[in-house]
Amino acid sequence: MQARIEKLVPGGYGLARTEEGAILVKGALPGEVVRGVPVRRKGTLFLEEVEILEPHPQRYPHPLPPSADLPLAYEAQLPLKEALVGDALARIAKLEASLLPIRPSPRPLGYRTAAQYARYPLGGLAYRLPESHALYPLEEDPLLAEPLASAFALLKTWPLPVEEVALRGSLLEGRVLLGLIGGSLEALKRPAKALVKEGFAGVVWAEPSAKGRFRGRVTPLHGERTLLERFGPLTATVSVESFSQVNPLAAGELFAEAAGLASGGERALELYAGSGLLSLLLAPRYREVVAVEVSKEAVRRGEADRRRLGVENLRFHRGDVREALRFGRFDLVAVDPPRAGLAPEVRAYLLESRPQEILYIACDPATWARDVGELVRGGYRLAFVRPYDFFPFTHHVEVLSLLRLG
Ligand SMILES: C[S@@+](CC[C@H](N)C(=O)[O-])C[C@H]1O[C@@H](n2cnc3c(N)ncnc32)[C@H](O)[C@@H]1O
Repeated sequence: MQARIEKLVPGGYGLARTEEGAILVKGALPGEVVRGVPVRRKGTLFLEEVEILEPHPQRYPHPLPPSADLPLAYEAQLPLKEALVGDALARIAKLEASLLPIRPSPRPLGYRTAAQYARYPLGGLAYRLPESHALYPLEEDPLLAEPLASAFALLKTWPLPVEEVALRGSLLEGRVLLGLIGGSLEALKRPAKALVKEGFAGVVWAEPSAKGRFRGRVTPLHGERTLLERFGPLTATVSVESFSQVNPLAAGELFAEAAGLASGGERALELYAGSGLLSLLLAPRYREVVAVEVSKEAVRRGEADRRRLGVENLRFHRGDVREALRFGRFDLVAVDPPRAGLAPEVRAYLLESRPQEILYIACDPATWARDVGELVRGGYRLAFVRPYDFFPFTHHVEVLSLLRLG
């Protein structure tokens, strides 16, 4: 089958219309003519074994890892990402609000400070393809920031008996933490020591987990557990085993703008807070700030940052966001949920307790638009929307938004 791509749609697919209906083509760019084999999965038509007959004139000509599903000159990526956010708002929330221009990533390549790779059985590192879990060997990863790119080059040649390696680096310190996943803990103690000698700041071990990385307990092997990183106006600790934003330069800009949007007042609540970076920035504007996060490690880091920065009016609550509903009313509630968007109980809590302002940071425009639609129907006004690019060369786009009552 042959088709011309009409537009980019969520998930990093190019959409084409054919006689058999709409078809999705992973990594194909608007305007391109492609040929491949149509395959129907769960009622949706996909084109596979794709050959590009007419490439986009600005298609990126150099090798990228398979996760880079938007291989296009950087300036041409940005309007496509804005359109993903605008489309979600119109199609799902049924809102015609105008967006502020997307804020580009300060670095289009060499921006990632965290990554995870599989060991390739024939040696080297590999990308695990989603769905098939097949391994795609990588010579290098141009999305990695220094010092991670050097760590990648070193690990590629290091014969480690593990299933996966995870990296977390700091631009501020110029150092990298390493997570070894799988293999035998005992057998990895000596290599861990040698890797710290080679320049890694610290090494931890974890058992592999079908659900993703570091779901289980982490065992420190050698060296340090955390590094200090700069996120805009703040410095914060990062570790290899719990979530921190992977593009700290872009995230720092977003957090600074987000805090500037808050009007200030008595009480602020941050749900899905991670280590509470936004809460630390909101603290000077409110008498009391509460940050709720389920990850023990993220709360431990946040508490350490709070003490180090001398912020007295921020309290962490380690637990599920649904427990926060009993904390009462706040002037501002900030949320930054995972891709699934807000838990239904959180949406119900917001509509019932009616904070004056809701700062909503999102990594999935579709679930964000669903939640925003419901909040607007419940009496909120979408006062501010700006897309941010945290992940150049991929379809991912972050959204900073503010909803106000009335
Ligand atoms: C997208 S991250 C945002 C973290 C933080 N705002 C940041 O930028 O570093 C989402 C966070 O929500 C947390 N989380 C997910 N589900 C949760 C739940 N049900 N209750 C509390 N926290 C949750 C995750 O552990 C993760 O730290």
